[in-house]
Amino acid sequence: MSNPTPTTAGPAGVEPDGAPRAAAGIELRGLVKRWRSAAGPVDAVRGIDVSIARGETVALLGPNGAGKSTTIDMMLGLAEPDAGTVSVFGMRPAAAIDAGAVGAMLQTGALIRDLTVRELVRMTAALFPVPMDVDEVMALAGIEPIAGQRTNRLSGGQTQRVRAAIALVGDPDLLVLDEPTVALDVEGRHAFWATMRAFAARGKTVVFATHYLDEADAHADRAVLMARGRVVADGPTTEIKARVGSRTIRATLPGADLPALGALPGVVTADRHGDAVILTCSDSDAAIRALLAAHREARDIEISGAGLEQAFLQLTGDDDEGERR
Ligand SMILES: Nc1ncnc2c1ncn2[C@@H]1O[C@H](COP(=O)(O)OP(=O)(O)OP(=O)(O)O)[C@@H](O)[C@H]1O
Repeated sequence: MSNPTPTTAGPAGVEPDGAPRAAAGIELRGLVKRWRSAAGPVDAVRGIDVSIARGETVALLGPNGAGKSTTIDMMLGLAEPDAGTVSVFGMRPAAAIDAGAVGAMLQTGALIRDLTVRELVRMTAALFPVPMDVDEVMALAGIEPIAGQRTNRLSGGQTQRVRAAIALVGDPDLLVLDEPTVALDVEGRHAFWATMRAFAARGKTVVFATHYLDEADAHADRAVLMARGRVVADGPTTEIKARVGSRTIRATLPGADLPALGALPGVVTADRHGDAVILTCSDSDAAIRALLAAHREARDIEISGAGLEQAFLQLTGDDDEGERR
C-alpha cells in the first residue's frame, strides 16, 4: 500500500467557483479497479456508485474478496481507480487528507515503538491542523488507564484502542475503518463501538468495512453490500432485510401438510421441526391470515424478521447477473 500523494486540487473545502462545499459528502462514481499481479489481473471493483451523506454511518459488507478494502483504498487515495471518481467532501481524497478531514484505521499498521501511549497520541495530534484535545481523545478511546505504557507492551485489544485514538485525534470529518474489531473480544468490541458512536454523534461521517453483520445492523445507518466487486444492495439494514423477503412465521401445528402450507398466499417455503412449522414468507400478513383461516389449531405463533445474515447470504449468493437494486 502506498502513501497518499499530495494533490494540486483547489483549496480545501472550496469549489472551483469559490462556493463552499459544506454540504458535500462522499461520492464514489463509476469506480473500477483492476489489480495486476503475477497470477494475472483481478477485477476487484467493477463499477460502483455510492453516495454517503455527511454525518452518516455506513457499513461496507461483503464476503472475502468482495472489494471492500479496495474501495476503501480508493476512498483514501491509497489506490488510483482505473475508471471513475472519488470525491470526499468535494475534494479529491489526497486533498481531503491534506486538509486533515480524514482519519483511518486500516487492517494493518503497527504503532511506533518505544513511546508511551500518551506520547504517541500527543505526537500524532501535532501533525493535524485542528486536533482534538489529547486528554479528550484518550478518554473517548478508553486508553487513559494505559497512558503511561510503552506501545510495544500492549495487548492486541489495547493496540486496537490506541490505533482508534490515532485515527480520531485529528478530529476528522470522515473516519474510515477497515474491519476495525477483528482483534477484539466481545467486551473490546462493545467499548470500541461505544467510542465510535460517541464520535459519530458529533456529526461525523463514519464508513466501516466489517464481516460482523450484527455490527452493521447495530451501528450503521445504512449498509452497502458488495459481492465480486459490485454493489448488490444499498440501503438501511431494515430495508435490506425487507427486500429479501422476508419474515418467518413459526407455529406449533402437529401433523401439518407441508406442501399445502407452502402453497398458502405469501408463503415461500415451509419446513418442519418436530411439531413446529417454519414458514418463510414474502408477505407475512397474507400468510398469517391464510394460516389461521386454514388451521385454527395453530398455536405458539411467532413472526420474526430475517436477520441481516440471511439477507446477506441471499443477496450475495447468486450475483452473476451483476448489480441488483
Ligand atoms: N494489492 C493487490 N494486488 C493484487 N490483488 C489485490 C490487491 N488487493 C486486493 N486484491 C484482490 O482484489 C480482490 C478484492 O480484494 P479486497 O481486499 O478489496 O476485498 P475485501 O472485500 O476487502 O476482502 P476481505 O474481506 O477478505 O478483506 C481480491 O481478489 C484480492 O485478492
